[in-house]
Amino acid sequence: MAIEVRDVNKSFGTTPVLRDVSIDVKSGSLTALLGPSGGGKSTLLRVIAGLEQPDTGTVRISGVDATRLSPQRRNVGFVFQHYAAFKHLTVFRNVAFGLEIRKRPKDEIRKRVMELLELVHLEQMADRYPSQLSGGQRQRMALARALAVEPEVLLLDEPFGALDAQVRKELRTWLRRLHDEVHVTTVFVTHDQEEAIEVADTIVVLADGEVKQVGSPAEVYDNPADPFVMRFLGPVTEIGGNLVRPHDIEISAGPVEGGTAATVSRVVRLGFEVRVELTVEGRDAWVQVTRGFAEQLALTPGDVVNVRPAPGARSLTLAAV
Ligand SMILES: Nc1ncnc2c1ncn2[C@@H]1O[C@H](COP(=O)(O)OP(=O)(O)OP(=O)(O)O)[C@@H](O)[C@H]1O
Repeated sequence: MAIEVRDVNKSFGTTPVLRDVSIDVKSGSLTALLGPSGGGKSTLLRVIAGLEQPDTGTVRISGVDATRLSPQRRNVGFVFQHYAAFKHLTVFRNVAFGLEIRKRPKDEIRKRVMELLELVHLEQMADRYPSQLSGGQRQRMALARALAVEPEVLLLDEPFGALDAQVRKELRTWLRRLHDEVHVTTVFVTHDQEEAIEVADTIVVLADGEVKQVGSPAEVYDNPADPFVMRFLGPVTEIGGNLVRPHDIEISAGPVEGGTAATVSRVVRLGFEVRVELTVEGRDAWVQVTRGFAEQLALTPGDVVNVRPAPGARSLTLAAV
């Protein structure tokens, strides 16, 4: 296990921010800390990095109790959202910085920095200054800099948070590939469930300072521990007191076993997908179908249809209020 967090509690003043948090991060894994704003993700990352001290509990890194070690002695690299590059240094020197202060031989530094710049596809940019890079390029430079000192663990706090949607998407794919190449144990913070699902191999869902669930993207999406996790991980709708994924519901024109009558209120075409809004037992719900299916049934507002969970659909029963 690369990182073992045990029973960590942390309060700021009288406000508890982390409550009995325990997580195991496997060596070589790519783990996302996912959750809503204020849930404690950054604080947990900072506790792992050694930038915050837990009130109680322990952090072990590569088997060593790191709880009282300074960040410098933990062999972790980190990148934060508003990454502060050295503006007066070139890209090359920014990446070389950690190696220079460790007084590594010049030849070794040159070789390592050029390898890293190639890895992050910035080899052409070595002599530029940070102000001459795009936001995405700056983030890649930050990652190269964090990797330069060969950390055992890489910690990324919303690494692509400040970038536009398109660049974010490109960098996600790139981070996944980079991780597949270098295998450094990586933990990144995100509040974006799509980002976590696409990039991570393990997701830790954190909310209200508590770990709500840990699992692979498929596990947390398909078998959410509770309605909160189910809602946070993807779209949901409520039918007959059950929380269901809108693509897990079948619509049929005639009566079907286990079906409930529903009235179509609106049909919204979103490219390939169609969102069918309905009223079921007096409550609003929606179902996601393909365009072909919607056309086949010629769904029109006012139609009375039948809905039921598709075979194998996951649902959570909501407690009656
Ligand atoms: N240094 C601090 N002093 C006081 N309160 C803090 C401090 N750092 C964080 N908090 C509070 O702790 C709570 C958790 O913050 P944290 O940044 O860990 O959450 P988060 O899940 O990373 O949220 P976000 O996605 O918004 O960054 C918040 O209520 C925040 O206001």
